[in-house]
Amino acid sequence: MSYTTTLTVSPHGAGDALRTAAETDWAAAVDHRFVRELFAGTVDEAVLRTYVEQDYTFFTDFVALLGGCVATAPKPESKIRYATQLGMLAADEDTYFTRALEAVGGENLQRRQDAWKQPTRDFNRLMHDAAQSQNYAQMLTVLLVAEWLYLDWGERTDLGEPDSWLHLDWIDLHRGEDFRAWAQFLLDELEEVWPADKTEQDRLTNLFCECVAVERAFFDAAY
Ligand SMILES: Cc1ncc(CO)c(N)n1
Repeated sequence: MSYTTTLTVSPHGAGDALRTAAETDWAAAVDHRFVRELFAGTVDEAVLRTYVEQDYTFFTDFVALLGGCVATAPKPESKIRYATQLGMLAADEDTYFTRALEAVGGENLQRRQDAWKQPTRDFNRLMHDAAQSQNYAQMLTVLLVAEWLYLDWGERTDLGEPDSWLHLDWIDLHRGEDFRAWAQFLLDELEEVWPADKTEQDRLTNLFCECVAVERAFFDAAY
């Protein structure tokens, strides 16, 4: 294991292999200029506007994907876990987006696909395909990237703390005990349903790496 994370990763499990396979893009995303400027409180307003506008379109796909997990998770307690997270997202995260869009003079682009940047389109497709697949391991693979990667930058303690709520609240949504427990749940869940079939393992590993590359590109696209 040659990476840092605040999650508990089984040394020879699927999560460890996935993370290792994606490490170059993962590390670049976690140390992206956007992340460093977010902690410094210095993200240019136009950059933050683009980021929040694009991310809000992604948010709806994300909610739909969690709905797919409610439908397909094998264990009843897992379905409830997703439902709890959906409630949190509908409250705290949607509120952040509403306030942030207003503060930066951003637009709700959810119905304006023409304004979506390429990584936004790519994410939309990845999430939509996963939700349509009815394949729980595929949904988890996409979700795990989104949450684990965000946790890894959110939990950075070496970059200071911003004063502005616009910066700080976005960080706070992606760190701390609750968000860490959520990402840990996704990782543990994927370990449990990880397929035995090598071809299927390879397919999910490629999907994981593709999602990580899109995460990195998503940050790039804000500039
Ligand atoms: C692009 C992107 N990836 C991950 C997250 C975390 O859910 C987010 N809000 N946006």
